[in-house]
Amino acid sequence: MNSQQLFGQIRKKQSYLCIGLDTDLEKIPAHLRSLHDPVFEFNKQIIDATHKLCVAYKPNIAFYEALGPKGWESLQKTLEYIPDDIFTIADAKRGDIGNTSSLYAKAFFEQMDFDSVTVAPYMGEDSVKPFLKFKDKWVILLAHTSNPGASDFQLMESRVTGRKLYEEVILKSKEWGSTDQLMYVVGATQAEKVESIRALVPDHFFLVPGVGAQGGDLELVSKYGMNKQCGLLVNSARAIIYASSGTDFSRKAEEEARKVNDVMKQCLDQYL
Ligand SMILES: O=c1ccn([C@@H]2O[C@H](COP(=O)(O)O)[C@@H](O)[C@H]2O)c(=O)[nH]1
Repeated sequence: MNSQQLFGQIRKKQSYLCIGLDTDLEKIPAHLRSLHDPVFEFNKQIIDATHKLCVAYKPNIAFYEALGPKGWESLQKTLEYIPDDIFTIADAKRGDIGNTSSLYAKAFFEQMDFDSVTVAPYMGEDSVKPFLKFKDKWVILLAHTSNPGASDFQLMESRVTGRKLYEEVILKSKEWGSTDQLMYVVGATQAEKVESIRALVPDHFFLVPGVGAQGGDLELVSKYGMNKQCGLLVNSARAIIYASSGTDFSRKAEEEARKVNDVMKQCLDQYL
């Protein structure tokens, strides 16, 4: 899916919601736990209830890896179950020396057929470029993350340029691939920074985690971050998928997704 097609989905659904499938066996409703594949069963019901309200799903790979081979199987089944017109993100935060990155890319783009994978920029160009060799696939590079530790390194200022590390990451990496291959992770928890980040990369999509459970401000992020193609995929996981731990979990997830969507509709009217 290219950026034009992604924008087409956003316009059609009036939504730029990405639902995080951070499926934790300890948090899913008790009545699912005795099933053969409780993780897939949970995801399936969440997808059935929410797919009309979102344009992307983002399984965080850690939740599946932690379960061993069974987890990978649940992940694969989940990926196959997601409707074709929905963008998929493997939130794996990979990146290594070139030949290793090539195999990470193969794992997520060939073994599994994800549209995109999150990549850490720390090891530089040769660690990112192998992911960009895959046609119609995206790299989502960590830029300014939503967690408190983001300030440990990402906000460090270069004595030479006066720019922060995350700004250097964006300015250098934007030369590595097109706006149909490269997105940036920009956390919602410091919404005021989104405006200056948008100025650095006016045409790229941002994956924005941090609304919902982490308290980021959807309205502000939309105001500062939206571009002419919307340019935003705003992720929420726990606040949606764990809206209830009872038998009504999928209905409650749908309700939460709809609430986020109502705000998104207003923002699209106002800022697009
Ligand atoms: O800066 C980042 C990068 C990734 N994440 C991931 O997004 C989700 C957020 O989940 P919530 O439950 O909506 O808080 C999770 O998978 C993180 O690993 C992030 O939060 N911040």
